[in-house]
Amino acid sequence: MTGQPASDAELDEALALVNGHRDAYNGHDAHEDPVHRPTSAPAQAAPAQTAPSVPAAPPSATAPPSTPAAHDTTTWPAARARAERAAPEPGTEPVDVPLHRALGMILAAPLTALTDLPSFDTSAMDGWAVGGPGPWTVRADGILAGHARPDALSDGEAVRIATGARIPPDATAVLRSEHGRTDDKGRLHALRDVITGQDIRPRGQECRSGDHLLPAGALVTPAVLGLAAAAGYDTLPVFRRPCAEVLVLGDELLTDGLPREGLIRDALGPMLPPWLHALGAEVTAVRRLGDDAEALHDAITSSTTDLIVTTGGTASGPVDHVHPTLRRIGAELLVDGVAVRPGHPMLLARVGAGRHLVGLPGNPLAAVSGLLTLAEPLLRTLSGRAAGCGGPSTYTAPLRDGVQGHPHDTRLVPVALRDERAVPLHFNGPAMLRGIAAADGLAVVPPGGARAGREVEVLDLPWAVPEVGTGTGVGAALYGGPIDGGQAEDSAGSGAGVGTGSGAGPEVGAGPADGAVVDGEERFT
Ligand SMILES: Nc1nc2c(c(=O)[nH]1)N[C@H]1C(S)=C(S)[C@@H](COP(=O)(O)OP(=O)(O)OC[C@H]3O[C@@H](n4cnc5c(N)ncnc54)[C@H](O)[C@@H]3O)O[C@H]1N2
Ligand code: MOO
Repeated sequence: MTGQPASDAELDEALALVNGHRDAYNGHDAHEDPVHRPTSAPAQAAPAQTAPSVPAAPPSATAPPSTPAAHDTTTWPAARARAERAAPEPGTEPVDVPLHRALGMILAAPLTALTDLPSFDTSAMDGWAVGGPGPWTVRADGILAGHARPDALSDGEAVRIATGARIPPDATAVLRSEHGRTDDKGRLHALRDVITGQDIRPRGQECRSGDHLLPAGALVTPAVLGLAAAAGYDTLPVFRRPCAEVLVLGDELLTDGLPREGLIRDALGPMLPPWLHALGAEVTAVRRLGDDAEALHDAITSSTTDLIVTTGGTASGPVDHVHPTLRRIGAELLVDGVAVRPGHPMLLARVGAGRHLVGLPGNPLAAVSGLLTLAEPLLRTLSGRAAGCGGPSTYTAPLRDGVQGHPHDTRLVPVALRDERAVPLHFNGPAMLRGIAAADGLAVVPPGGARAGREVEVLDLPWAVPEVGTGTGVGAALYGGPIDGGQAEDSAGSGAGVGTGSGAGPEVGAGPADGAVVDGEERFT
């Protein structure tokens, strides 16, 4: 066994792929990819051919104070809050579905135990149920799991018993088979001290009938299905997943083969449906509409889904049809541009009663930014997750390296978690997916930037298992205070929680606000 676990080695390899190749990185437009050198020390002299073209961040002493968002865009936290409140409540009425259909849905009511668990005193081991102190005479018949209630034991009597079988009335302990021996007269002797109650799981040890096991809003996972079955459920009250449709815009997109003649592969059509599914939606269709204003109009007006997600066409180019189409149908723009890089042209609109549209910018990482800024909070409410433990999927972690900030806007930067620190990844330009594909989360870098060591909020990727615990959980009962194992045979581990939330305020200078905005936009868009 080496000192480094396999997962670390794998992460090293992944990090080398996204952070190790400075040449490859510099081969891209360096304006798109701010450099993540530690900002507490002066920028290191780099070989001329690899020197970044981005000027070093000025020290924090010269950083602007907390600055308002440039333009008339919504700040990033305000945009998320607005998206979360855009729908007042889950989009659907609760329905009862059989257990086998409830996976991935959201509990519409607390999961309450319908029975004590265990529902009878149970043997935790194969061996003998014994009455009083030994030695014991052993009954001819044994007790197996699933058998009817056995006869009571008297003192000095024992009966063979299997794990999971009912404990006979008046039994005082269970003696494991490896801890007892029968003599030539058939009498049972204990090979070690017998403690009253040992290896008996008393009725109600895990819960009493009526106990709350999980709150409304919990995601039905495989483990929840098992718990619900054990607790007596045949069906579960759940919210159905909100329906979503993805409209991919752009004449330049190919669905297969290599990019050619100015055409590129559609990266969002394959990426968004599973991502939306992980955020709680049921994606019913992905439609590729090209740059056709009429097709977009018809698709939006004929859609019946709770959520429409468009990709591309959010800016003001000649074939950017999203804004004109929303104006044409009289949609209510709830968020029109967000002070976040990448992704600032993202938008959220109400296109009908209880029906919303999230417009994602076409640049792929900008689309991810829009997805997590607007679609995630909206879907959290629509799916019913907001009611329970499905709060924002964020945690905080200290940055391993400083991250240069935008003067006015929040930055979302792909990070990998290593040794409980967030390692900013390169290849984080708006058009790049290489960084996010190797990431565990997106760090929320406040306007002005963040020094190495600063604790920043990290947006969870729905499939990533963070090294540090999330700050949200199903309740203190599960990991608050010392664990009482109950019996020596029942060991339990505790979950660790770290705080949620983020600080604010510039720490790494982003350059003078005046005149630097254009430069900032160059660098961060
Ligand atoms: N004059 C300005 N131009 C732009 C601004 C600006 O502020 N002023 N913002 C830039 C930023 S930032 C972004 S982001 C984009 C947003 O553009 P759109 O949402 O209109 O997207 P498109 O123009 O359609 O595409 C942008 C880019 O992304 C590529 N793309 C589009 N869809 C896909 C896809 N499904 N898979 C892969 N790549 C895709 C597309 O080919 C373009 O390269 O506007 C900037 N312009
Ligand atoms: O969405 Mo843009 O590419 O904001 O950076």
